[in-house]
Amino acid sequence: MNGTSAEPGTAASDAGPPGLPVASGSETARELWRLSRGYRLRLAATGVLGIVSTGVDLIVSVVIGFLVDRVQAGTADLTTVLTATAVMALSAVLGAAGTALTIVLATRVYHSILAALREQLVDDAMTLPQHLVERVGTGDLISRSSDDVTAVADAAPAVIPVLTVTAFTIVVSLGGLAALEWPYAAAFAVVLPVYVLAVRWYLRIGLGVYRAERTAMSARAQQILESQRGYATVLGFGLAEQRHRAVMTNSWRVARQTLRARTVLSMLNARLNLGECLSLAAVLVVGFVLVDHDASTVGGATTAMLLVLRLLGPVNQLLLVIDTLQSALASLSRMIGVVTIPRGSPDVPAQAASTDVRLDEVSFRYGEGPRVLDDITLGIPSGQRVAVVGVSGAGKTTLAGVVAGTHLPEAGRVTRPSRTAMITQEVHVFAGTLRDNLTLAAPGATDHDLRAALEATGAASILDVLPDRLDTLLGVGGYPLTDAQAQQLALARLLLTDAELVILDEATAEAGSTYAGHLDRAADAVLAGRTAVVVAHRLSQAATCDRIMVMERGRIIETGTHGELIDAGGVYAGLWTAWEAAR
Ligand SMILES: Nc1ncnc2c1ncn2[C@@H]1O[C@H](COP(=O)(O)OP(=O)(O)OP(=O)(O)O)[C@@H](O)[C@H]1O
Repeated sequence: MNGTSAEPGTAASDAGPPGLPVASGSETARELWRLSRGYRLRLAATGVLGIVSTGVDLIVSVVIGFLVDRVQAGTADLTTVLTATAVMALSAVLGAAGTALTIVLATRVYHSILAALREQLVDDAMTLPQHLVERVGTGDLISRSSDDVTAVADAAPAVIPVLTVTAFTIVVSLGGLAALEWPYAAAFAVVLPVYVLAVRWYLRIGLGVYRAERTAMSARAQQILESQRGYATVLGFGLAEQRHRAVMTNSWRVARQTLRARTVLSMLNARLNLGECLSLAAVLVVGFVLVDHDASTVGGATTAMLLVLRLLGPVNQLLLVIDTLQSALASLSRMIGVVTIPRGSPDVPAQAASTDVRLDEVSFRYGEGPRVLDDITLGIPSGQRVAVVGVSGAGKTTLAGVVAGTHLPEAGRVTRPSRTAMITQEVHVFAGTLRDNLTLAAPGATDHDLRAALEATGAASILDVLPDRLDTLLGVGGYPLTDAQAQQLALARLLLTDAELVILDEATAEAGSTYAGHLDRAADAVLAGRTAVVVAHRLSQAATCDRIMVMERGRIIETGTHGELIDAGGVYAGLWTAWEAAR
C-alpha cells in the first residue's frame, strides 16, 4: 500500500481526467430519502418486526442462564428442563422466521428504491448537457449505469441481512445487558471505542480507496470504448500499440487500486479481532467480580456472556460487510452524482412551444472554450426549408444542435416546435430487427407504412438484400448495413415520425455520386411539408432550399435565396463558384 490515501471527492485525480460529479454524503442521503417516498410505511413496519424478532431470538440466552442457576441450586427437574427447551425452541423458530421475513421485506424495499434510482439515472443520462458528456466521454456514464448499478445490486445479498440483523441485535442486546446488570453493559461499552475507532479509520480511508478504484475502472472502460469505436482510425494510423499501452496503464491503475482496497480490508480485520478479544475479556472479568461479590448469579453471568457472544457475531459481520457497503456507497454516490447534475443554465429561459423556429441573441461555447456561436438571431417561419452553409468549422453543426435542443446555449433564447427530430452525421443502428429500428419513433406504424417509408426514401432495396426482410436483426451482432443504408434507414425512420421540425446534418456524400443522389431524394421526401434546417454539405442541397444562411466564425454573415445570394456576389457566390468548378 502506498501512503497516499485518496480522500472522498479527490479520487478522480488519482485515475486520469475528472469525470462526472460524485454526490456528497448529504446529497446521497437526501436523494435516498426522496426516493424512499412511498416505501416509508413499509420501512417502519420492517423496523418493528425486526426489533420484535430479535427480542424473541434473545430469549434463548436468558433461558440458558435461568437453567444454569436452577442446576446450580439443584432445583432443575425434568419438567423445568423440558419447558425451558420448548421455550428456547419456540423462540428460536419464531425469532428466525421473524428475522427472515424482516430481511425479505428490507430486500424488497432496497430493490424497489434501487430500481427507482436506476430508472431516474437512465432518464437523466439522456438529458445530460451535451458538452458535459463530450468533455468527460461516455465511458464514465456507461460505467455508472452498468458497473456501479451492478455493485449496488450485488451488495444486497451480503449487506441487507447483516445490516438488518446487526442493527436490531445491537439495540436489543445492549438493552438486555443493561437490564441484567448495568456493569455488563458498561464493560461492553468500554470496549466499544475500539470498534468505533476501527470503523472511523476504515471510513476515512476506505471510501476514498473504493472511489479511486471505481474511477480507475471508468477510465479503463473509456479507453477500451474509444479504441473499439475508433477501430478503423486506430488501424489506419498504426495506433494499436499506443492504444494497447494506454489500456494496459489503466488496467494497472485498476489493479493497484484494488490491491489498496484489499490491504485496507486486512488491516480492518486485525482491528476487529482485537475488539473481539477485549470485549469478551472485559465481560468475563466483570462477571467474575460480580459473582464473587454475590451481585450476580452464575446464570446471570452466563446470559451476559451469551449476549456479548451474540453481539460479536453481527458486529464483526457488520464491519466485514462495511467493505461491500463502502463499495456500494461509493457506487451509489457516483450514480446519484449523475442525477444531481443541474439541467440547463438558469439564465437560459425555457423555450416556448411554437410552430416557428426563433433564435434570439444566442451564444454557445463548448465547456470553457471560445465562443462557437456568437449572438445569433434568426427566424424560420413554419414550413420553410433553410440551408446552413459555410466553411468547415464555421459553426453549422453546432447551430443545428442548438436549434434541435441537444446543445444548451450559454445565452439567448431558443424557440422551436415541440415535435423536433434530427439526423446527425453519426447514424446509429440499434440492436433489433429492421422493424424495431423503424418503429422506434412511430410505434403504431404498420408493415405497410414501414415499406412505404422505405420506398419513399429510396431504401426499399435494403429489404431485398435482408434475409428476413423486416424481421432481420440489425445492429451489434446483426446484419451489417453500409453507411449509406444506415443513413437511408434513419431518413425512413424520420419520415414515419410526426416531427414538425426536421434538422438534417447528414454525413458528407461526394457530390454527383449515386449515394449523394439517393440521399438528396430521400431528404426531399422527409422534408416535404415540414419546417427544416439543413446543414448543406453539398451546395446542390442548399440551392433547392427556400432560404440559405451563410455562416462564418459563429455568425450568420449572409442570408437570402440561392438567386439573391449569387446576384449579391458575396461569400456564398464564391463558395458556389468553387463548388461548381470542383464538380
Ligand atoms: N465537441 C466539441 N468540443 C469542442 N469544440 C468543438 C466541438 N465540436 C465542435 N467544436 C468546435 O466548434 C467550432 C464549430 O464546429 P462545428 O462542427 O459546429 O462547425 P461546422 O461548420 O459544422 O464544421 P464541419 O462542416 O467541419 O462539420 C469548431 O472550431 C470546432 O473545432
